[in-house]
Amino acid sequence: MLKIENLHARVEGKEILKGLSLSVNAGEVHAIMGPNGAGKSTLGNVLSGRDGYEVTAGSVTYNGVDLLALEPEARAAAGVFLAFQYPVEIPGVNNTYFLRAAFNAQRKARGEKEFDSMQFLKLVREKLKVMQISDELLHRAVNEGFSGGEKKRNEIFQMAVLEPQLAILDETDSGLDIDALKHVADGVNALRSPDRAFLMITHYQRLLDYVVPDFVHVLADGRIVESGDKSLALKLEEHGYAGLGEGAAA
Ligand SMILES: Nc1ncnc2c1ncn2[C@@H]1O[C@H](COP(=O)(O)OP(=O)(O)OP(=O)(O)O)[C@@H](O)[C@H]1O
Repeated sequence: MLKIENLHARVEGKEILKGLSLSVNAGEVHAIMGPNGAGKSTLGNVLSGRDGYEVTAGSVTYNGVDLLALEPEARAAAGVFLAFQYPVEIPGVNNTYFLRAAFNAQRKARGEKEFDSMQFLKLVREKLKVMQISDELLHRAVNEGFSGGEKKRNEIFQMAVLEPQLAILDETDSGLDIDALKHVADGVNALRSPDRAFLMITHYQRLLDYVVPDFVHVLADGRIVESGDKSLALKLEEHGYAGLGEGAAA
């Protein structure tokens, strides 16, 4: 589904990604771990097409298409979703209207019929049950005054409604209490399917107890320097990042 080859990217003139390669198949969950400032969020931002990130070399193929050639909206319509590390507040914009606008924009781009408000409300009610989110949050402005944990849950709720093919979760677990972490993990697990893949950026192995990844990668200094299974995350927890990736291929 996703093939990243020798990706180099700059932010504000500084090279952050330095030859990153990664392959993700449909149905897989990949955890991306790594030290602060290594480039994990930069990877998510480059894949979703965020402004200010300049790709200087390498390629990203998504379902056989050059992902980097697509506008951010086209990437979203093609099923790429990024849950932000720091979800933004949009004062004055109702959460449900916002979500419906995003949902319908994607349907329209795919040539599908838009949902009217009744159809959308029905969908939202179904998703609310699965995600265990209070419907009170839906009536408020997007993320405005939400607690840190509520913002993260709202990101997962957006994901549940939009049903992306490639979901990139940037530290969605940070700042969550234990119960919220379980709800978020349940939400992710409910969405796991043979035709959907996840890239989960996280610092904490505890998330991986609940959402068991197929692969764990260490991103350090702009490259994947080590890959393994869940046991790699346990090893990292014990030993930290020191000594990892020595001799890793570019
Ligand atoms: N918009 C920006 N302007 C300037 N520098 C940036 C910008 N975005 C990222 N950087 C820099 O790029 C580097 C990588 O940042 P990035 O957020 O990708 O790291 P990370 O691996 O996600 O770190 P963390 O674990 O701390 O979230 C950092 O040195 C950061 O300061």
